[in-house]
Amino acid sequence: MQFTRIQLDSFKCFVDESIELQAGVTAMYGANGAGKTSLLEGCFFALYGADALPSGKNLADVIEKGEDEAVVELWFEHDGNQYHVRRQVREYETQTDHDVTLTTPDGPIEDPGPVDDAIEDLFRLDADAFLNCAYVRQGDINKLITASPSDRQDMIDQLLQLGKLDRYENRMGTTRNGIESVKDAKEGTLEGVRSDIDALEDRELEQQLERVESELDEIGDEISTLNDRIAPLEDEQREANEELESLQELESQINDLETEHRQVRSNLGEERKKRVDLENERNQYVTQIASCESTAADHLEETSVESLDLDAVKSRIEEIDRRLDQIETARDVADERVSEFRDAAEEAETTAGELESDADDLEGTAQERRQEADEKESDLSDPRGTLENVESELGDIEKRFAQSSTTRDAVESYKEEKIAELEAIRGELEGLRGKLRTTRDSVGHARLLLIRGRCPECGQEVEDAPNVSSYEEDRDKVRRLKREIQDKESEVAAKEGTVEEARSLADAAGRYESLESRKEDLRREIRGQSETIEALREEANELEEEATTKRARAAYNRTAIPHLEALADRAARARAHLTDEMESLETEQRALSEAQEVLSEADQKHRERDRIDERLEEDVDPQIDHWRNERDRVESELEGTREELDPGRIQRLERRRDGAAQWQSVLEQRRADLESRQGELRSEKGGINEALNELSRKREQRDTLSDQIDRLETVIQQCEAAEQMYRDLREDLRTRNVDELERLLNELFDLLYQTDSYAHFELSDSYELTVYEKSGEALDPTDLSGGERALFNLALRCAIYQLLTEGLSGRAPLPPLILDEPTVYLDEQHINELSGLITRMRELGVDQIILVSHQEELVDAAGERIEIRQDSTTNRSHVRVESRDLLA
Ligand SMILES: Nc1ncnc2c1ncn2[C@@H]1O[C@H](COP(=O)(O)OP(=O)(O)OP(=O)(O)O)[C@@H](O)[C@H]1O
Ligand SMILES: [Zn+2]
Repeated sequence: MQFTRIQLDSFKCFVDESIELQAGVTAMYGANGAGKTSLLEGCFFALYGADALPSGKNLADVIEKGEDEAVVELWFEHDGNQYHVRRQVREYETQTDHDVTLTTPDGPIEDPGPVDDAIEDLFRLDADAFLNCAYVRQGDINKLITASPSDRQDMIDQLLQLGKLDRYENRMGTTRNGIESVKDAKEGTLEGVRSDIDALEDRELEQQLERVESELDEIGDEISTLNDRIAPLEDEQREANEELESLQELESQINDLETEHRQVRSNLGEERKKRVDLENERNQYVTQIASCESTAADHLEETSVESLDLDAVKSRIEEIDRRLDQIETARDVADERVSEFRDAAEEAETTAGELESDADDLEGTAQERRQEADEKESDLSDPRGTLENVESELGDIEKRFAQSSTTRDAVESYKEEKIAELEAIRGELEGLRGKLRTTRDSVGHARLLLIRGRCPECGQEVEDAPNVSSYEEDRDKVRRLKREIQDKESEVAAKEGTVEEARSLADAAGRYESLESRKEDLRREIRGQSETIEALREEANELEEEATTKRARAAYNRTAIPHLEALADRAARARAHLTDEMESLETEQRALSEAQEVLSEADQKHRERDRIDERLEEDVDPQIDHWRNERDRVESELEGTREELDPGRIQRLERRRDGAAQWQSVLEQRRADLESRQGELRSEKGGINEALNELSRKREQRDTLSDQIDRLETVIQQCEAAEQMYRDLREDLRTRNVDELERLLNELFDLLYQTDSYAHFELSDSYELTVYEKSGEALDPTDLSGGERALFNLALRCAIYQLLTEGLSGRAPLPPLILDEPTVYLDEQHINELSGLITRMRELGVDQIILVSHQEELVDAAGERIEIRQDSTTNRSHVRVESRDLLA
């Protein structure tokens, strides 16, 4: 058997590590606190869960600090099969969950209970046994030696499966004890049943039953005789009672009638009294009516109503109301008219005054307007003079133009034309003067030449003077030109006079224009002023007309005033008449109201009187008749009933009935006594029958119990035999194991410890260990040195392993041997010997040995080395695997 791989997630100091594990020897090394022990604990925890925890630790402690879930997975191989166990621990606020799955070739197994059982079966070891045999925890090396012999016996027995026999024996013993206590209980019950049976038999139940039954027969006979005698007595009493009842009925009838008689008479009296009261009341009303009517007649005397008729009075009152309304309206109208006429007269007066003063104002204004017009008229004489001057100057200018050869409109172009003509003539004059100068020059030159004899043309000496003829021609020309110039100069003078005239005409045309507009202005001004004067005069006329109208209206108003005053007086007189009529009507109406009041009262009383009459006729008198008849009827009935009732007969009947009753009660008393005795006897008989049944039940129970006790006894004997068998078998096996173990132990110790002074070990039947020195002295193993103890312990485990391999029943599994720092107490030499022991274990067939050590020799010798290191910053551990093969 070997572990092949372990995976740790958030388990203690491991965050997430997966380690492949090989067969052979694996050494783990690393600094203190690196996590070596934790790794081994991981393997152990994967297998045994909660049972693997040291005492005082709980599931949550395996979870990496700061996490809430840890998962450990272990893969292992056994008998050529692969197994995988996965444990998961999760911490919640208040609880810790634990899940586990074991995967086997036969399928998965879930949940801690079933998985733990399966692991125990596979390894044939529970957690304790695993610790005692396969896993030597740090510091646990001496466990087997320091244990007490009986503990050691238990440990070893368990390892060698002897514990099972012990358990079977105990189980059998428990069973036997149980059966024995059942048997004891049954025996106790049986004893009780037996004594009950004895007591019941002592009571002679059959004889008692016979006696009770004969007495019951006698009593039954006597009771039936009594019943025969009681029946006729009951009949007699019933008959008497019936008759008495009918007589009592009569008596009560008489009582009822007497009561009724009294009641009827009292009712009659009441009705009669009612009648008297009503008549009194009626008389009062009659008197009151008469008095009311006489008062009304007095009031009516002052009015126009003649009868004592309420309706006539009412209608006259209404008539007066209507007339008063009319008068009221008429008086208001009259009032209105009086004040209207008076107001009108006053108004006429005022209006007349106002009109007259208005007329005065208007006449004054008219006067003012006329003055204003006259002033404006005299102002007009200046502009009129100016206008005349302007008009005569205009006439002069028109005359000038009429005599000229142009018009006022054409004068400007006429002037321009004349100036142009003058310029042209002047030009011609200049031309003539130029020609004259030229001609004179050539004449002068020719004369010089002629004087010098030279040709005036070419300057050459002239003989025959070819050009002398042109000289003459030019002298003619000068004379002609002089004449022409003179003519032209006189023409220019004439033209200059014409131009002067044209210019003066043009100026006159300008002046005419401005005079024309001046004339228009003056005319407009004179026309405007004249219109104003006209308007003022017209206004004065109108004002005077209006004043005249106003004066006429004032006069009219003044004549209306006396008429209006007369009308007002007439209206005032009409109103006074209306007031008189109103007052007399009001007096009459007051008298009528008084009369109406007393007449209504009289009417009311009439109705009261009629009501009383009605009551008497319809209610009281018929009642009186009724009660009188009732009284007569009751009296005659009473007389009849009294005759019917006979007092002697009642007494006789009562005596007969009481006698029968007395005799009946005597007989019934006797019967009751008998019946109570009968009851007693019946219950006594019931009791006896019950006891007889009980007796037969108890006898059956007694038989069943003794049968059961016999059978239990047999079973107890079988149990004892089985217990003995297990005991013998265990002793036998232990003796054989102890001998074998002792032999193996000595053999191994010799191998490990040859050089020392110890002779051999002795292992007693009760697993007491003794060490013998060579000198023959005996020693307790606890007296050995620390190193010696460690080696001895390993030797003992080794021996047990060997015994297991040799096997008692087939091939036992050899779990990996796990040693956590086994070298603590060993010196150099003994460490070598430990190596030898390890080699031997391998030879024995232990597939896998995992050890933790700081010892280089041991680590170097291992086939597989695992370094465990702690990360100093996170405090978490990491694993590094080196194979010796790789190192080599
Ligand atoms: N639940 C946990 N979470 C985190 N760290 C833990 C937890 N439990 C223990 N540790 C830490 O794990 C570390 C390893 O302890 P372990 O006993 O495995 O070391 P070791 O290598 O066997 O040391 P030594 O050589 O001294 O025996 C310790 O430092 C411890 O504080
Ligand atoms: Zn450790």
